[in-house]
Amino acid sequence: MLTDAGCRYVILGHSERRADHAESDAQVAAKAAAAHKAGLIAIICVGETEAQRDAGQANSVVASQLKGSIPEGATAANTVIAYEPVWAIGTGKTATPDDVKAMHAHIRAELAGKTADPDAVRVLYGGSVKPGNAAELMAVENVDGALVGGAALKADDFWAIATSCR
Ligand SMILES: O=C[C@H](O)COP(=O)(O)O
Repeated sequence: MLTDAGCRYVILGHSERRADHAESDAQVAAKAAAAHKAGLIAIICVGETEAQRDAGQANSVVASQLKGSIPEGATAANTVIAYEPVWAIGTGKTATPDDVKAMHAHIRAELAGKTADPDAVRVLYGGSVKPGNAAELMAVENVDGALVGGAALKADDFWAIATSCR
């Protein structure tokens, strides 16, 4: 149905699905496999809560989510990863460029063995991306794009983000 409507990408494992609907890593992986089978590109979201970051568990949480959520047969062509720290989504709080750099390097390393071509997988950052921080975040190593929520509701803001990513 989605492909009939012209859809090419689906977002899976968003923190709201994981937190509010108890969606497990295994369910995310099953949905991603179904998306691949239907010819869709799966954007698989991962990210730690504030409590997990404060407890020093951010890397292990994200590694575990990647391990459980990426299905067999994932490639750079059919899978995109979105790192969305839960505490930054819709809150106005944004991870620092240094934090994003460290986490995206961690994700890149963790993709080895989980996808056919880990260095080519696009890894997006999401969480309060705005016109004022987009360029700085998109310049971070291993950041291949943004997953924009609230700012996408304002055409001028979204356009400013899009143009700052070029
Ligand atoms: O669904 C959207 C993303 O989670 C990011 O949302 P945000 O840009 O409003 O923080």
